[in-house]
Amino acid sequence: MSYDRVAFVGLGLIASSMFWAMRRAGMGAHVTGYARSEQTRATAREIGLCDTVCDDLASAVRAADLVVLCLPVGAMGEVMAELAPHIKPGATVTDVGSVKRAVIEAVAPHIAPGVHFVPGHPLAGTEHSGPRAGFAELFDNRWCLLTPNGADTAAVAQLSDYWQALGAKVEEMDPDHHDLVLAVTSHAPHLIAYTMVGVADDLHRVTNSEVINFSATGFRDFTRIAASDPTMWRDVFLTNKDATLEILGRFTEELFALQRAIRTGDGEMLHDYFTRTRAIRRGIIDAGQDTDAPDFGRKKR
Ligand SMILES: NC(=O)c1ccc[n+]([C@@H]2O[C@H](COP(=O)([O-])OP(=O)(O)OC[C@H]3O[C@@H](n4cnc5c(N)ncnc54)[C@H](O)[C@@H]3O)[C@@H](O)[C@H]2O)c1
Ligand SMILES: O=C(O)C(=O)C[C@]1(C(=O)O)C=C[C@@H](O)C=C1
Repeated sequence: MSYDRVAFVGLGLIASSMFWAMRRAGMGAHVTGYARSEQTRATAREIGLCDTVCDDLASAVRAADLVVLCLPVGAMGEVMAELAPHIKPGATVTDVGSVKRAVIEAVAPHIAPGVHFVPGHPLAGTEHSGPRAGFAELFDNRWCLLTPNGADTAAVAQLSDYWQALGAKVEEMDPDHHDLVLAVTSHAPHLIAYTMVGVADDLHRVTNSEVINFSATGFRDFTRIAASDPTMWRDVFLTNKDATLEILGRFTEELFALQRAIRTGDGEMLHDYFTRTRAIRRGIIDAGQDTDAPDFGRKKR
């Protein structure tokens, strides 16, 4: 059974992609949206994002069967506290945050009895943000992880069906496990990309175009990732602190080992290491999980 009324709180990349994916799927739900800034609401109205863009939180969520929090992770608790009294009994609240334990801790205390809370995270995104950044194909064939944490099974099944209609594949996961896995596959790699671009910038050549002009695809990929939204990523690192630090500790150990191999001329070690990592990439491709940045012929709105 699909939802009759859906509300998006926060109208950026993920909310707008969800909205266009709903329209593509032919979902008949009435969609309301709320964004904190007047400018974002004006843009949303201009591009036809949502059936109704509301100027206050209460009007956006009052009638909704599904409320989707599409905000930076650090803002979820505060916004949920404000909208909690306006959510109707029987509704489901979900989120799309990149970290799950911190969102559960911030949001769950505000969930009234009779309201279902099913946290979620679509593993799909780009370095772009804001209401114009969304596109209907973003979630196609990508995972959406739900971390129900004991939520009502019918509410979980309904949300799972909804994400599948948006094009995603759905799996359930324990929130702490989610945070550790994502620290490896997304959070630490982003920090490494930010660092690498920072290092290049420190050499004062990036902005003078030399590094840009002569950069190979590896560095260009880093610059794409390092162009991601600063607020979103600040919140990811501050709220997934333990798992990220654990993975960065391991990363540093490996980096030192490779550094030593280079210094001592240990070609065998380097070759063995790169052979092992190449096999991992090939395994991902063989499993049909090539995670290269999607383009999908994104439409400009
Ligand atoms: N961008 C990605 O690649 C990606 C992928 C998957 C999940 N996510 C997660 O999805 C969530 C939204 O990300 P996005 O990429 O859509 O971001 P975005 O920057 O495109 O949109 C965020 C929206 O939240 C609003 N907002 C920000 N702070 C607020 C506050 N304090 N109160 C009220 N509204 C506020 C902004 O005005 C904007 O409308 C984040 O939690 C992020 O971790 C992002
Ligand atoms: O492709 C990108 O731009 C992304 O970084 C998307 C990405 C990722 O790391 O894969 C980023 C954060 C989200 O939580 C999920 C997806």
